Amino acid sequence: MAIEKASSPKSPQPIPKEEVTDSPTEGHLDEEKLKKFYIGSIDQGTTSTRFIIFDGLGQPVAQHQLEFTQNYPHPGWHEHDPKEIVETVELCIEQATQDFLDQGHEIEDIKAVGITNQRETVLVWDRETGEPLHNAIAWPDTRTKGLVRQLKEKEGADELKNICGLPLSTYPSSVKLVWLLQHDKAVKKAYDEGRLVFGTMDTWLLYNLNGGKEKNVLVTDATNASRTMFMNLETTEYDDRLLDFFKLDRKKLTLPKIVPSSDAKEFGTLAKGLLKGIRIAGCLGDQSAALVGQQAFKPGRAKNTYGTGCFLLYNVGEKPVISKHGLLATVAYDFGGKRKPVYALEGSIAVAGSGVKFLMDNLGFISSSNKISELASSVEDNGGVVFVTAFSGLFAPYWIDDAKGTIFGITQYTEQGHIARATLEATCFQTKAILDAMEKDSGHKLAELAVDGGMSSSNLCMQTQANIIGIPVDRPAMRETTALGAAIAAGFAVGVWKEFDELKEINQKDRVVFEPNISAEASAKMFKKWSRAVEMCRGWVDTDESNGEED
Ligand SMILES: Nc1ncnc2c1ncn2[C@@H]1O[C@H](COP(=O)(O)OP(=O)(O)O)[C@@H](O)[C@H]1O
Ligand SMILES: O=P(O)(O)OC[C@H](O)CO
Repeated sequence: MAIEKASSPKSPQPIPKEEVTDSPTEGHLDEEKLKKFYIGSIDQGTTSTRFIIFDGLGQPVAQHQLEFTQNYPHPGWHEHDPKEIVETVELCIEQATQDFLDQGHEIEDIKAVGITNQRETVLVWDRETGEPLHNAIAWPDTRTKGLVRQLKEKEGADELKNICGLPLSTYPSSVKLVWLLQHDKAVKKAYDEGRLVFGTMDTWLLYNLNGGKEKNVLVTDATNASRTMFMNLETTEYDDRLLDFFKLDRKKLTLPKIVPSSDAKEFGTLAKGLLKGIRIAGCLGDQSAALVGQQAFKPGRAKNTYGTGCFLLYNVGEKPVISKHGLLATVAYDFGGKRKPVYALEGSIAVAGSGVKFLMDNLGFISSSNKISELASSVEDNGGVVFVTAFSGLFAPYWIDDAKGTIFGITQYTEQGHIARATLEATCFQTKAILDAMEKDSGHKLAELAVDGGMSSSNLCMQTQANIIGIPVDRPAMRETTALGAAIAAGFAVGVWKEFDELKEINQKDRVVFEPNISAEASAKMFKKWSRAVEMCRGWVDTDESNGEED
């Protein structure tokens, strides 16, 4: 993919350091002033990259989005080309910024850029050359199934969750890195020679956007680091007990420095293009960014983002809560300075929009994702079909590694519409199971669920969700909450806002609330059938994709 080298006469100078302090703005900025502040946001998701420029009122004024290649080299494997992803980011920045300029704005009005990204995805590169040593192993990849089984037998395995908040599964970064060290000679050699850099997508992007090995910016924020299994949740620092468990030697492996999610210095500046010299001042894993974008700043607030996967985060405040019911404990956000890190309980669903994409790309049911509601509405109900979309095993709260996608209840009566409906319902049922677990862990019942992400555009899906969980589902008109969250983190670092209260009007207009419209009995009956289907999709005997041997 070619990228135009954009050396514009309008290229800005870096923001002078003295303008950037912990509390640079005195008092509340009025609406007119806020309209003139702009913040760029890079949203590097699992299937697409986008760059959105927001004004100080949280309205997008310019944006560009590009899909990139999904590589599935073997069943259960899922990879991305690290360089292609950087190219999409650079291209999106150039296109959206050009549009911004064409609207008559000045680059100097862009105060900072934030980054948000798919989490857990593992990248490895050579610190001497800056070149990737392997494709990125994407978060839904299940090649580590066999390895996870072995690690679970190891002494200390049960303790990991209490330190880092995550249970052993194919999902976090740790097992993907260990797999690479065991299976890729170049990666192992670089490690033995002390040249190996490990990073999640944020670190890879920050490294490259800052200019690569010359600047050698190697940082991650606490939300991304909390998905690796290498970070102690309480201290937000690497923990040797975790690294020792995975037999990782810090003398041989370069790990990025962990910093707060909102920071005007650590993330560096953009090294080229129209935004050359602009400060990167915010960085959050995408689900954390969505929580910030939805302004779920108070304990007890939650959001559910229906993107490629679906992730429900519930703010638990300044102390992590280790789940006893199949959820993850994670850093929700860390705005640094005098603010303490805030934690969340998380329910992660591996397949949401990717189920819709599967019906489109693999089964040819629809020509574009937004046609799914029409197809699902062509029938009155699911016709007895339940689809457990366990393409990556089943994540929260079940954690069934050996589950496979399974469709139950097919008869001669079954039409495409029934399967389409069952696909949307699968995410809604899993969300219900997560909410039940969250209620047990937190002792608190959610009053309503804030939603966003691509699949939340489906009214049918959101109505179904309200019916299945029995509480209202509240959807904003502007659904780029993930990108907005990263912009907010960056904006705080450079003083566009300084108190969360100043954000409270953002994205509140024209929200749609879906009220439950079926009886609790009808809803419970549907969920019971789903729970049976989950039990029945366990224990698939398969070849172990990591080494081709029988399980
Ligand atoms: N109208 C729609 N109805 C249902 N699913 C949709 C719709 N629009 C997009 N999607 C799904 O949403 C996903 C993209 O959402 P997005 O939030 O952009 O995800 P990501 O950040 O993971 O790339 C795709 O998997 C797509 O299939
Ligand atoms: O690409 P998304 O939006 O489904 O998010 C991916 C998550 O960060 C994976 O943990």
